[in-house]
Amino acid sequence: MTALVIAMDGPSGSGKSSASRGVARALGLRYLDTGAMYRAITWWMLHHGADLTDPAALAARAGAPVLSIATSPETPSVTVDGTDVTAAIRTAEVTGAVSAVSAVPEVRARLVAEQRALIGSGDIVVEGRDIGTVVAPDAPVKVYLTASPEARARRRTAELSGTTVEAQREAMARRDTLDSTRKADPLVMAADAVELDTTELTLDEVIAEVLRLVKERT
Ligand SMILES: Nc1ncnc2c1ncn2[C@@H]1O[C@H](COP(=O)(O)OP(=O)(O)OP(=O)(O)O)[C@@H](O)[C@H]1O
Ligand SMILES: Nc1ccn([C@H]2C[C@H](O)[C@@H](COP(=O)(O)O)O2)c(=O)n1
Repeated sequence: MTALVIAMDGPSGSGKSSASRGVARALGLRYLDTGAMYRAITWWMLHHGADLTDPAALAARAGAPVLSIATSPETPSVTVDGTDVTAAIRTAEVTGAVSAVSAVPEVRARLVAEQRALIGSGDIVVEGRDIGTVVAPDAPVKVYLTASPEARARRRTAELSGTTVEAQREAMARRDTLDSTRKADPLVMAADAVELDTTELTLDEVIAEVLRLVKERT
């Protein structure tokens, strides 16, 4: 199999990371978490005291952070200006701020260019919000993962401590609204993507279904 790009998009908590890593492992492909790149820029903006309510200020600094991201499905990691922020980008503070930073066109232009360079000649599973529509519109396999708000909130609550299903449902709904209503590259299903509702599926069943699609389309 050569030059394969599998685009995995969908709202927060739909299972993109878990399924993408599983598919990449099963097929011996690389794995790119584009959300981690937006989170890393957001971490840097917070760390440098940028005003997140001022898109022009964020745009002016969009090119400053030096990012490096690993594409191994076994040990995904990301550094900014040489600092490993793999864990730090998962805090509630970063999660609450990332939609504002990722709505800035200059931030997106920079990261989309880097994502395309990382994709290179392919053999990679790429997950995010705009992979099938913007980053890799020619990807031969495009999957749009969904799950009910209740299922997504329950799953996320199970992996975090000190939160509730209700709090997670509200936080996810807020982030989904921001991500799908922004002007630049909003979260939307590509016309040629296959929608996969994972509400009633185990992770293994989701991975098996994506592998079936890959076989069918390549
Ligand atoms: N089919 C599934 N059944 C049960 N739990 C699942 C399933 N898919 C994923 N999960 C769990 O749901 C949680 C969220 O999954 P994951 O992080 O992969 O979602 P995501 O779409 O990448 O989220 P985000 O966009 O917020 O990063 C994880 O704890 C994961 O283990
Ligand atoms: N291709 C992408 C990937 C992510 N984002 C933004 C929007 C998300 O809320 C945020 C964090 O992503 P996650 O780690 O939850 O997958 O990053 C985007 O705009 N485009």
